[in-house]
Amino acid sequence: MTDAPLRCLLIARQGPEDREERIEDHLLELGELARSSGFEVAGQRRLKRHAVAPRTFYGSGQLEAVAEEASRQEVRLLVCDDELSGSQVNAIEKVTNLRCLDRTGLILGIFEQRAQTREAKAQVELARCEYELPRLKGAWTHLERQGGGVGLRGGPGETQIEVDRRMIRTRISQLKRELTHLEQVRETQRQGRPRGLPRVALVGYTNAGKTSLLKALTGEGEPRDLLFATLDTTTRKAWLGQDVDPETGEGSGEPRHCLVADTVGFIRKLPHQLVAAFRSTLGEVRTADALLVVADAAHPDLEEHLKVVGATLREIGCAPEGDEAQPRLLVLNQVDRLHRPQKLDLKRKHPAAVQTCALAGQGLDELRAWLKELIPGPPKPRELEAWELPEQTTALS
Ligand SMILES: Nc1nc2c(ncn2[C@@H]2O[C@H](COP(=O)(O)OP(=O)(O)OP(=O)(O)O)[C@@H](O)[C@H]2O)c(=O)[nH]1
Ligand SMILES: [Mg+2]
Repeated sequence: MTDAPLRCLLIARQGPEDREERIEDHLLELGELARSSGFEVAGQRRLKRHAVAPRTFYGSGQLEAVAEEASRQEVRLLVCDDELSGSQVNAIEKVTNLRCLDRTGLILGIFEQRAQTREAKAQVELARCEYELPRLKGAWTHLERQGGGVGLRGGPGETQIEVDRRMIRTRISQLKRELTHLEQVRETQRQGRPRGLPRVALVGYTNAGKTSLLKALTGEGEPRDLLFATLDTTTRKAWLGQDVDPETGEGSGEPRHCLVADTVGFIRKLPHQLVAAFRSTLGEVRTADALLVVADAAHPDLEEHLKVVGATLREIGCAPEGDEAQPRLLVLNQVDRLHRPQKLDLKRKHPAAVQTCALAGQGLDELRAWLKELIPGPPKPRELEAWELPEQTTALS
């Protein structure tokens, strides 16, 4: 028999500057995250508060009311949309007598469940260590028991919390070393890929349909209706059509291909520890020849999603303009879930975007045409000039 899912109550602070609908939308997304973690959502509450209460964030009075509702609904877990400090989590648990998880902790948990490869596992563990380090206070008793306490202490005067911090810092250094090594392996693999084929990365908000588009373009990929179904970058070859200019009929007639990389999705307030830890995986995005920015066109928060994606791309080092900027195409996916007037409205708002339905293959020809036109194809081999060649030096030793 499988265990029944843990029931949780979602809460979010509504400050004086926050619109009610905005917080409701955030709670809906938090619910998706909670369900993706395997929890059952029993209800959600907006807690109106002018200023943050330093100790409990939401204030004891509001939390006591939440605790009462939780007990009526047989809930044992509180999931908070706000990022809380370790001591605030402890204080909330004390006031409510419930387990408490903040947004970052929830997302980290999902990444931990999904991580399959050695690199993804190491990246997620690094993010977890960075998250736990400043939160250690008061949460060390299990480590003391595991380690047998006294034997682990580094010297007279080193407290248990210092021991724990030292252990986590050591682990962080180990993980960083391992990730540097794995990044080198990835670089070698990248160099081993077919030369001259242009590389395109699918990026975008989680659950937008990136993996579905990879599947539609290359025949491979496993889409799932889950947040953060994809953690690892997968690269596959896609056929773009023949090398023929449709207007002039000129061209070699050779089949044209590109490499398409599927990547981890973005989300509002993606924990910065995860962005930092996934830097090397996201290297595929930084070094791609072009980006296909995929969005769920039928999502009520489409515009906010696009802003989050823009900001996250900047955070990982992809500038939208300037010499380094990669060509980008906005792919408004899932348009099969929209009515015609909505599609026309979107066309007005985003005239340069391609509207697609990855499931039915709609819009893919337009997408392939963009890729074919944009990408010049394999660089023509040329003879290097003398100044470009390495100098003929004699060994000194
Ligand atoms: N109706 C409709 N559903 C779609 C379309 N594209 C994808 N989906 C569905 O949307 C869900 C998410 O698709 P994925 O391709 O896994 O999304 P993703 O962007 O890779 O998501 P993550 O890897 O979790 O970030 C799946 O249930 C897909 O079947 C589409 O064009 N139309
Ligand atoms: Mg995916």
